[in-house]
Amino acid sequence: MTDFPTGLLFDDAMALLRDVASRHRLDVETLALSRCHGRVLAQDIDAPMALPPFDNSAMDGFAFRHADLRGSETRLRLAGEQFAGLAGAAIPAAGECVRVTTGAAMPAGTDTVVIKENCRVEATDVLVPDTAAGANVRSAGEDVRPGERVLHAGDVLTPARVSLAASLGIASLAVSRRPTVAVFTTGDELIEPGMPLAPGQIYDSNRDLLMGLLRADGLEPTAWPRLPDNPKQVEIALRDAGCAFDVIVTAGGVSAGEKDHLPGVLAQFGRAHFWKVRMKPGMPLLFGTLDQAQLLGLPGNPVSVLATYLTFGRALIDGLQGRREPRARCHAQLTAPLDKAHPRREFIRGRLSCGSNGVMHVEANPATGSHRLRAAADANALIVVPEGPQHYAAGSIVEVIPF
Ligand SMILES: Nc1nc2c(c(=O)[nH]1)N[C@H]1C(S)=C(S)[C@@H](COP(=O)(O)OP(=O)(O)OC[C@H]3O[C@@H](n4cnc5c(N)ncnc54)[C@H](O)[C@@H]3O)O[C@H]1N2
Ligand code: MOO
Repeated sequence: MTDFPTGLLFDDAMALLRDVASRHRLDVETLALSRCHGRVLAQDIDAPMALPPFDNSAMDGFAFRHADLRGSETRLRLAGEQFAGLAGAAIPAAGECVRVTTGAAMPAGTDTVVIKENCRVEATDVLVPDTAAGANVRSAGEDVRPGERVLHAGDVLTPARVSLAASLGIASLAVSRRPTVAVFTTGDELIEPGMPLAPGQIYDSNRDLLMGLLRADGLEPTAWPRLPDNPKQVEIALRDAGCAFDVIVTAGGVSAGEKDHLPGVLAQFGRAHFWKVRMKPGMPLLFGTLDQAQLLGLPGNPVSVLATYLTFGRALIDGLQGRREPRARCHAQLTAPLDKAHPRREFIRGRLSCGSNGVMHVEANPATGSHRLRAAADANALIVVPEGPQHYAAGSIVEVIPF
């Protein structure tokens, strides 16, 4: 069963997973802009036009030729109005000005705008104060030049990026399909919340943890019925899902117990890429391919689910969609000393906060057991402690993964 790597360093396992994901990139679909939010862009976008498209006023006021100004106040004749949405409504001669609103195209020949609050209007004249040449004018192309590359394949479509595409008149974008995800929890001991517990049983908390994490990442996961510790039933359900989903995420049944059937089922009916990573929690993590699906077998302890999803789960989902932009890496100062003696990379629950001095602080939760879900509920970040023994003094800077 073990003709695949096992006991990998975190970075080596991550590289393997990213490589598999890059070889199973999801297909591309073209969607109306309103459906592109949060998707990964699958094309480069070169601007088909300039932004702003034309010189226009940044303020409500009066547009004029700067060369017409004389000293601290100049009397200009009001030649007409030019409001946003129109062009060529008024063509002023020398010594004239035009009333403009914000966004109005600059009337022909004008180059400067003064805000209306600083002017005095006397009948058909406007008394204009001394104003810097070019004031309050937004020039064509100052934000985007035509042909300039503004978005790249692999970018995540944030609201601002979708909005930028809209401002360029682009109505649809080629994006990666979102992976379909099947979620399985496994274990004879698991009971649905709300049902009575018999001795030895516990409530299934991993299902909601995983569904919530996946939904927070913009996916629409499908929760399959909970699996008993029965190898045949595990096999049938997983092989079924392997034909129908892009990703299978399971929780439990991947370590060394007599009832841990997942590694065997994957090795027999699919292909295991690795099993067991030198991380804490999450050590028995399993990754492989089963039919058309990539299967991530997360260890059953709830905090192991959290740590392995936030690292490997996200990397898999990002990789399948061709996301190139790395997730933001955060760092914070430890509020207290932190020691680690074991050789694995550790993910410690912590409380992240931003001080009034602008410095991020993180307080490690002393509860390290991977069953201690309460400590995860009290936390909002995982502190990443690298491989090998580590001693951090209070104030040391550590990497954190907010969640
Ligand atoms: N002899 C060994 N024993 C264990 C090893 C090992 O290497 N050798 N690894 C330990 C580590 S580390 C972890 S983590 C766990 C992972 O075990 P499994 O992935 O096989 O998970 P289970 O045994 O099924 O469950 C572990 C633990 O989590 C509870 N659990 C499982 N599913 C849920 C759920 N949906 N909701 C709430 N709680 C769940 C389960 O009852 C167990 O207590 O193995 C160690 N053992
Ligand atoms: O690796 Mo286990 O996930 O420490 O508890």
